[in-house]
Amino acid sequence: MTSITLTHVTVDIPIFDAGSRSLKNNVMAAATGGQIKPRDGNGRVSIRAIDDLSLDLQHGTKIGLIGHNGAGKSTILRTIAGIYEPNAGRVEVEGSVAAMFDIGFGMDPDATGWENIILRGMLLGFTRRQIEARSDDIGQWSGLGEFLDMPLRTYSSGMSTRLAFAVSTSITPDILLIDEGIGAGDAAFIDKAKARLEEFIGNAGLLVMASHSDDLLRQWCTDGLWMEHGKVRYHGPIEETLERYASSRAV
Ligand SMILES: Nc1ncnc2c1ncn2[C@@H]1O[C@H](COP(=O)(O)OP(=O)(O)OP(=O)(O)O)[C@@H](O)[C@H]1O
Repeated sequence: MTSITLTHVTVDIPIFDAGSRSLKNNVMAAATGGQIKPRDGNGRVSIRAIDDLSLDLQHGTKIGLIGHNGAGKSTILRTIAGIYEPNAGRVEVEGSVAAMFDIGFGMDPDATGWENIILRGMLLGFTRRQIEARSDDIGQWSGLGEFLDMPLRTYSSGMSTRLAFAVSTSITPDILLIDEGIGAGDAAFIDKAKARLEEFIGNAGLLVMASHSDDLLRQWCTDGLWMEHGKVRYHGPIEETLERYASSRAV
């Protein structure tokens, strides 16, 4: 059964180049961002991007991550995807995962669109033969035409998003993780992506999506998780979560 369980998860991101003058030596109260931790015994500074988060998401959940810049939304997605290791706590993910972010991940700027379809597909767990069998469909769906023969470095960010999206949704995974980078596409692509996502969400078990767009969150999510400085402020139905978040900003 598809599920995501986070148990007392904490993620600290070390800042290797924090100069002594650029960051205070104590915890700062910032309006945005995670919590800046005091220097440790080795003089290192880190940011606590997620602070003791427990979350149990079961098959059928469509949850939107809400919160100010630096609240920890993307870090949650990356932690679920296995890109970040938690410093403490446990992350358990049951089911195959497609991550719709870190668009450059698994892509080679000097390789063509076609070659990148294979690379990213293999990173998502396809064998070369499986991904080759689908690459025509993926290429066609991306709408990139002759650009597929060009190196990725010649693409705009919206074009790269199209390609990554086309490959990622071709696998019909159980769990879909979306960061709002999807907004990098143009309007026609967003409509096409929505249609594909709706079909995909119908088949997939679980959606976790970070966005600053209330409309997008209302459209796709049933639940909301409001994060603040790496901690949960509220977890509940999407409408209620959006309302609480909006009224906190109005004060
Ligand atoms: N690569 C990194 N290096 C240093 N700090 C980072 C890095 N990535 C994230 N952080 C810090 O971790 C905290 C959480 O960031 P995260 O990207 O998860 O926030 P977010 O809620 O997705 O923000 P936004 O809405 O601006 O995208 C922030 O304080 C940020 O400064």
